[in-house]
Parts: sequence; structure tokens; C-alpha cells
Amino acid sequence: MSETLSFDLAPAGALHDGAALLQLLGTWVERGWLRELDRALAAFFAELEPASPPLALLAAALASHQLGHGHVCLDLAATLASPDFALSLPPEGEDAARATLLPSQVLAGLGVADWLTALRASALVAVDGADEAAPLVLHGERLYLRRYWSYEQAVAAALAARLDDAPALPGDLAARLARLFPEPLRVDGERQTDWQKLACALAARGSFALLTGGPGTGKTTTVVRLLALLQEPALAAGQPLRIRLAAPTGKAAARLTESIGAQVASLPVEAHVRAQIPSEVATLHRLLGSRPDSRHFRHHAGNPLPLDVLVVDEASMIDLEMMACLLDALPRHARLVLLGDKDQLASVEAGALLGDLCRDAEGGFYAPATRAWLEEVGGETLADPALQDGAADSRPLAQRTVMLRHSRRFAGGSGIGRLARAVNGCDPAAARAILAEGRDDLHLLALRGEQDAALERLLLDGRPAQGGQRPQGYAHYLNVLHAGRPPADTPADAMAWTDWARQVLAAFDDFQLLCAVRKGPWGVEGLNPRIAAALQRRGLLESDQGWYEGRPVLVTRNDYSLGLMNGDIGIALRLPEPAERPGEAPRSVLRVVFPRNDGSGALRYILPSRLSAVETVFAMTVHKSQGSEFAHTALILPDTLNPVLTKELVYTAVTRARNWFSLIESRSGVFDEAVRRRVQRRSGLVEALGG
Ligand SMILES: Nc1ncnc2c1ncn2[C@@H]1O[C@H](COP(=O)(O)OP(=O)(O)OP(=O)(O)O)[C@@H](O)[C@H]1O
Repeated sequence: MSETLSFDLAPAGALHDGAALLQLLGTWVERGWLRELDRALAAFFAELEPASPPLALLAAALASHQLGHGHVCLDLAATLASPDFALSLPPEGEDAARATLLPSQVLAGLGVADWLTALRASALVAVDGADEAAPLVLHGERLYLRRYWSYEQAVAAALAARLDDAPALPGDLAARLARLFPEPLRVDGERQTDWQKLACALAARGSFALLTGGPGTGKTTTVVRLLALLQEPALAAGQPLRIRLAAPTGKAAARLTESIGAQVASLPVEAHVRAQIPSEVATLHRLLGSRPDSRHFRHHAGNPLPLDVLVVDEASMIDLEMMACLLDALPRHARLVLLGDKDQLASVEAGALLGDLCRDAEGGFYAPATRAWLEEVGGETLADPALQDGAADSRPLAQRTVMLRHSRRFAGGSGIGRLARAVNGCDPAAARAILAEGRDDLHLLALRGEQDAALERLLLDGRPAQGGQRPQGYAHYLNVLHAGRPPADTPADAMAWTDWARQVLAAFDDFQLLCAVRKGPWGVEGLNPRIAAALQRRGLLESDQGWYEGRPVLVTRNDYSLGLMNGDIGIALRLPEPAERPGEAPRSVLRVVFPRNDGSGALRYILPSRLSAVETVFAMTVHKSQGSEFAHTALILPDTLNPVLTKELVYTAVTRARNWFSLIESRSGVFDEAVRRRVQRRSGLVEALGG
């Protein structure tokens, strides 16, 4: 088969000959360009189907590689249009000049039609999934590993079924909405469309709803009112709804638990309705009942979740596999409401669900019937100039989607809000202009070299106080640690120790340094030891190696036996142990203190030796920071461009800042280039849903 192909096979014949291809993949693995898993898959397929064209084996390895970069499939046309960029090779921090054989060289001269021909000729590949035994699926110009094809199909089918649902609505919906939103929305004295109210109406109308909006646009407030809107008539009918709330990470769950609790308390409904709206938020893993060492959950189609309404917050972090599992476990009658910010970075794992599903959110694209219904029950005029007309049959998802457009947290004058909008609009010139205004909540530090002392000053001491409040650095939590430590003779079981630990954890949340990359002097791997060493030189840490008091750590893998979730942050503190025998001097032991993240404010104390998957977290990647907020957030950008630098990354970092945002540039121009670029994740979900 391969002999008949017409392209130039110059580089070592790798596309010609299976053994040469596997050798090439081996060299890419050695250089850290591919995972061993990606190569092993191609080798396994070569054994399984010795007659398979090398191009099919290469596509299999690349499809697997792309999964590691968040793409659900290998998009052949996009890969051939710009191979090195599409495949993110050479990887972060590696110099292309040192490279021997780049994907662009290997694939030079290959056309999509030739690649498709080779794939169709392979017994490994099923076209549109037809042959159920084939491990690869080709759909149009996209190649999937079968498992991910199945997930995508399952998610599309489950959502499509829900899009057609029309649950019964209370006859007095308009009056109920008016009670929940008594005041017409005015911004700067001007009447505006109240999208929160319309979101409640739209979400009540179907069994699936998407609610997207930037930080502080009122997603939580809206969903709490939606829950009241649904629960009130259900209670009156004597059939209370079983409502569950969930989020992808423990940290996000904890944050939502806190804000939901406050919102429920202020709902304008009777106490017995308020009492039937939960404020406890579970992680998705816990909700589904994860099992150690298994990717299968306790709840699935055969043992569905016992609930009628499920709200999932921070939905931008949900990956395709998790979404497939969630939809599988969701009873058919249950309502699903997804909340999130579509403009944030997508999940670390493959898929960009919220972004895909909310593709039409900006323009609205409501069909005339949807629009008329919203205006009637909502008593609102849909007058936003950004709105475009749509048709229900060509844009079914749009009829279930609302974008909240007015940020209350970052109102008109906020620098952070304006910077976030400029970044989101891919407008580096506007972003620069906002940074240059000298606003209190924004700060730009342009470094003069790696050793510029201004970097350590900012990271340790923060910035000068503004209006009585100070954007802190890392010295702050350590000062709290040292100054607030209870006297040594305080009994081991005294509350003073818990209060102190809680204060240290809270102080640590006042500042976070975010990195775009892991490697190099501007990545987490370079900056973590550097910051620890600087804090030790200051006398704030006793050591900067191994376990030391004050070491902040990030959990990198769920550990159910310890009750810790990926993303949890703890701090090592020296705490007293009760004396073993009367008269003995009390000992003190280093324990890592974690918030329980269940809304109770309780803490968990764990011996460092029991923690197997943690890393120091003075610097954290932007990816890991999703779902968290810090009073002062600093983003440091590397001095070279690489594929992870996109406007989504910068936007996610900026919107982690509650009060102050600092941008640290190691080289000018990288920020601007990053803001110009968008994440493009390859998936076929929108197409599968008829979009
Ligand atoms: N309709 C409203 N009327 C008055 N205040 C509101 C309204 N909606 C939201 N708020 C206030 O605006 C702030 C942000 O709202 P909320 O927490 O619901 O936003 P969010 O989009 O969920 O935020 P986040 O980005 O933190 O998840 C809160 O202080 C909330 O009380």
C-alpha cells in the first residue's frame, strides 16, 4: 500500500517502513517528546496488524500524544497544516535548533488525502466506528482512539436527548420569577437585560442548561434562585426534589460551599424552602463514588445517582471522560445545570467541554420562539447588541445556554475586570494600556534579567499597602506562622493550635504566584526552590530542603484513604503531641495541615511520611489554580514563547485575583504574543451535536 503513495519520503523512510517508524518514535521518546505510552501503542498495533501502513501506526502514536495535550483526537488537516505547532513539539523549554527530526520534516510532502487513504487501508481503523473491534476510529479527518470516540458519542447522545426535553413548568412561572428578582436590573442608572432572571427561566424550561459568565457575574446567585424556583412548587406538591451540587476539585467545591451557603441564607423564599436547598458541594469523584485504582465509578447507568437535580460548578474543568461518566450515572429524568466560565483554560485531561458547548453563548443565537418565550416569562427585553438570531433546529444548544454579562465583582472601574476583558478579547494593546494606567489593583514588573532583586521583593514582600490593605507576598503567612504560634506550654488539645493553623492557611491564601510553564527558571520547577531559599535567607524558614515547617504543598493525586483530593493545599506545621507518660515533656511533631474543604472549617493533620503525591507550591501552574482565588495573584511569564502561552491561560490567571493582580515579565513581548493566541482543542463534540 505505502509504495503507491506519491509524497516525498525523505526522512529516514519512517513513513514507509514500520521498523524505521518505531525507531523514530523511540528517539522522540528518548528526547521526552512523546510518552513511552504513545510509542508502545504504535508498537503494539504493529504486532497486532503487521500489514498496517506505517502512516496508521504514526497516526495512532500521535492521537495518543494529542490526548496528553488535551485533544480528544488527532485532526489530520490541522496537523499537516502546521505539524510542530499542532503537536506542540518540540516541547516546552526545548530548543528547536537542537532537534534532529521535527514532525514538520517527517510529515513534509504528505497530503491529507494520502494519510486518509493509508488509514482506511488499515484493519486497525474503523471508519465512523463501524467495525467495533478496530481500536482506532476515523471520522471525517479526525482520528480517535476508540475509547475517546465512544466517550464523545456517548456525551453527544446523552446531551442531544436532554435538549429535546420539555419538563412541566408551573403555570405561574412569570410571577415566581418576579418574586425571586424583585428589582429591575440597573447598571449605572440604566435599565439592562437581567440575564440572571432569564437564565433561571431558560434552565427551568429544559432538563439541561448551561450557564456561563466571567468572575462575579452572579452564576452562584442565579443557580441558588433557580433551585428555589424548582424546589418551591415541588415542595407544595409534596414531592421535594433531591438536589445535589458538585465541582471538579475539592478547592472549587469548598469555595462553592461557602458562597452557596451565604446565598441560600438570603433567598427571598420561605424558610422551609430554604431548608430544602443544600449548600454542601461534593467533588465529582466523590459524587460518582470513585474506587481506588479503578477508572470505574460506583454510580453508572446500572446504579444511577439518587437525585433529581444536579448542579456542577467550574464546568470548564470537566474533561470528556468525566462528563461521559457523569451523564452515564445521571438518571434520565434528572436535570443537569452546568456553571462555569467558558473563557477559562480547559481541563488538564482531554476535552474542552464547556468551551465547545458554549460556542454560541456570546451571540445568544436564540430562535424567535425562544426569544419570545424568554421575553414573556422574564418580563425582559432582549436588547443586547451582541445578540444574534438563531434557529432552534440548527443551534439546539444555544436554546439552553445563557451567558451572564454583567460582573458585579469587577464593576466598570475595576482594573482586573478590564484587563480580563482585554485579554479575553485577544487585544494586547488594550491590555498594555490598562496595565500602564497605574491602577491600584494592577501592577506590572518588567524584570531586568534572572537575578533582578525586584522579583524577590515582590514575591516575598508583596507591594506597598493601598488604602489600609496590602497586596501580600510569601513573607506574610510566615510572619503569621511565627508571630501567632501559641506558647510552647499550651496543651496539645487546646483550640489555640487549630486557630493558629487556620490563620496560617488563610494567610497563605492571600498571595499566590502562578507560572505558565513547569520547566526552566520561570517555571514552577525553577521558582519553587528559589523562593524557598530566599525565605530561608530571610530567616523565615528553618530549611529549604525536604520537609520543613512552613512548607506549602499541593496534592497531585486523589488519596481517598487520607481524604485528600488532587489540588488540595496544606502547610507543614510543628504541632505538640500529647506526652506519652505523665511527667514527660511534650514533644512536637511536623504535620501537614489541610482544610477539610467541606464547609465545616475543620482541619486535617497528616504526617508528612504518609503523603506520597505532593509538591511544594510557592509557585503553581495556572492550570492547577483553576477553581481557586487569591487576594493577590501574580503571574510570571517565561522569556520564550511556547504553545501553552495563550489568552485563555492569561485570562485564567488574571481572574484568579480577588483584589490585586501583578504581571511579571521576564521578557517583553511574550505577554502580548500570548494574548493574541487562542487555545484550539480538537474534538468533534459540536459537530456530533449538530452544531
Ligand atoms: N442579582 C443580584 N443582586 C445583588 N447582588 C448580586 C446579584 N447577583 C450577584 N450579586 C452579588 O455579586 C457577587 C458575585 O456573585 P456570585 O458569587 O453569584 O458570582 P459568580 O459568578 O458565582 O462568581 P465566581 O466567579 O466567584 O464564581 C456576590 O457578592 C453576589 O452577592
